[in-house]
Amino acid sequence: MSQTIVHVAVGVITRENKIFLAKRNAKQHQGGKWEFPGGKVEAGETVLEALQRELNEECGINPNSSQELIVVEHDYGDKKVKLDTHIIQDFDGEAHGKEGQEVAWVEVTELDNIDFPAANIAIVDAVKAKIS
Ligand SMILES: Nc1nc2c([nH]c(=O)n2[C@H]2C[C@H](O)[C@@H](COP(=O)(O)OP(=O)(O)OP(=O)(O)O)O2)c(=O)[nH]1
Ligand SMILES: [Mg+2]
Repeated sequence: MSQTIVHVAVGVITRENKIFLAKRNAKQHQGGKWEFPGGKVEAGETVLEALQRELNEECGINPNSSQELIVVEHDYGDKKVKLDTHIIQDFDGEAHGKEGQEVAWVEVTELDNIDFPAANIAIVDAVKAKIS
């Protein structure tokens, strides 16, 4: 049976060759893995509006600008996602785990050692190519 694709706005928040990561709650889809913060694009919202809203809700930052990085489609079997991924270098606020989630600033060179969902392999490759 065909599944609808869940459209997700994803933010690679970066500062001085480090990337801000958050840990997904154990009860969520792909729970316990690390992620780039973000969430579902809601009806009537643009990707950038969703990105602004999610990064504010989850990490307490407000992006001033962003650059498209990569769009990754992945089928987890139980769920199909389209990760519309943007780099954010210019933002207001101090990124933190606003929803109580574990967070970390990680060097780009360390990203290969992080336990991400499978769809993120392509994102990590794009980040490494862009930032070093
Ligand atoms: N945010 C984010 N989601 C990712 C990444 N990699 C990946 O496969 N996903 C998947 C997991 C989820 O199925 C989906 C994102 O949904 P989400 O659970 O973050 O959505 P949301 O913030 O709107 O959360 P919720 O209120 O529905 O729980 O995309 C990633 O790096 N960041
Ligand atoms: Mg989310």
